[in-house]
Amino acid sequence: MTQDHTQPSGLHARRAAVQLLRGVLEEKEQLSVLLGSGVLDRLEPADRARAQRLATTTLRELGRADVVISQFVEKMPPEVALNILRLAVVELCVEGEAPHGVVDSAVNLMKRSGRSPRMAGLANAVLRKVATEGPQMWPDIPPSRMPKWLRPRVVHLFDEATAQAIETAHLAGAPLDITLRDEDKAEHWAEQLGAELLPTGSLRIDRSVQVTELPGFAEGAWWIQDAAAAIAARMLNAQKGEVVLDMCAAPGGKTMQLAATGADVTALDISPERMAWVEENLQRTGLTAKLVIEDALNAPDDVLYDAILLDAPCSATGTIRRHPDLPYAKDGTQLNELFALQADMIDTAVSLLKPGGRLVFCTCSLLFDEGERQAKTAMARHGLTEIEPELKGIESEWRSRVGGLRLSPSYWADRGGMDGFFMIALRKPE
Ligand SMILES: C[S@@+](CC[C@H](N)C(=O)[O-])C[C@H]1O[C@@H](n2cnc3c(N)ncnc32)[C@H](O)[C@@H]1O
Repeated sequence: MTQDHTQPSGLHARRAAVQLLRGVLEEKEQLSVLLGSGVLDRLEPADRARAQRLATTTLRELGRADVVISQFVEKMPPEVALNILRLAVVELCVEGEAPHGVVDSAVNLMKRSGRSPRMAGLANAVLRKVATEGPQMWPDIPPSRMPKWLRPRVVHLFDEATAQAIETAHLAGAPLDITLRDEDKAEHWAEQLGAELLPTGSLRIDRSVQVTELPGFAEGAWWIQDAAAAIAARMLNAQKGEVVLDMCAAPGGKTMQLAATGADVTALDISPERMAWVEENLQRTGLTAKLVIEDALNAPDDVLYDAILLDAPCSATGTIRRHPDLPYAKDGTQLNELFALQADMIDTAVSLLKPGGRLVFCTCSLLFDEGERQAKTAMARHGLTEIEPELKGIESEWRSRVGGLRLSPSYWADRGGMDGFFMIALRKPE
């Protein structure tokens, strides 16, 4: 079915954005799942992109939008109406859209949402005030707070000031980071791509680009990978000819880093769909790895490895800058299951290592239970000792008190931040 061109301009995209907001905020679905289920497929490409951008920005700015709305209503309206208002407030205060189009669309969406006519009147009255007063108020409103299931854990791991700095980082979003197949050519590619060469060896592009059009993409000279994520594979220090397992590999950023060292890499992941991305990535970059689709807990044990990278499934709370839906789509109820799975995966990984073999355990999480605690208890269970490989660009503040690195989205604040991670390199006893 194609789009109805008799609709006022922008209405399709706004309606779809509200639908995405409802999916995340009311149905607790992740944006990636909603987008994958084809909710935007009926839209023209430009409207699809606009709907996705509006929903993402509104989720990122939700806390501030609610503060503004609360100034102009006696009582917050029901969720369906509130989401229409939130979107409109973000368009007025962040996107700088012309008020008449935003207000008309919001009133129109209220009428179509089946809410009482009172809500359309409310939208009209509130948004006219927001259009004149909101943009001035906006910069002084603090960023959205992390939700109750997450914030106290982050304060416990760091402190209140860092939790606030992390919230500021969440608001800023994430630049585009690149890992090179050949890191010796970093200066050449930084120049070609107009990118900043980061102290750890990744490249950073802080402007809007069409990734597939950039130099070096087609020939597979690099891939997209957050700068913090890229440190974990460097920590494993894989050597040419070593037998290496990437235990939760998809979509393959770390597999490619390991394969680029000349190691003999096996990439394992439970998901056939996600493993297809690993295959595609390896093909584009001309790198090789043996692919195994299997539960890590049932990984074949006919080979023992020199080194294993375990980038375990986790809450992904370190990636909220990129996934502002995550605090709302998750509620912390699945955490205990994840903690148990991570511990079981570490035990399996240790059993697959040669004596003296190396394990890097990492999670893109802001939770002690998914990082420091897993490392500490695994070291005690298996007699593992920490290895401290030489790494470029590591700052002393990043070192965790239990060993390894504790990376926070608030680090490198002046150059665009990084994903939150815990990572540690460990050695199995001889
Ligand atoms: C954090 S992601 C890995 C990212 C990847 N290492 C990279 O750098 O591109 C975690 C992965 O674990 C996989 N996974 C989840 N449960 C698993 C299991 N029981 N066995 C193997 N893989 C699993 C997921 O499919 C997902 O691809």
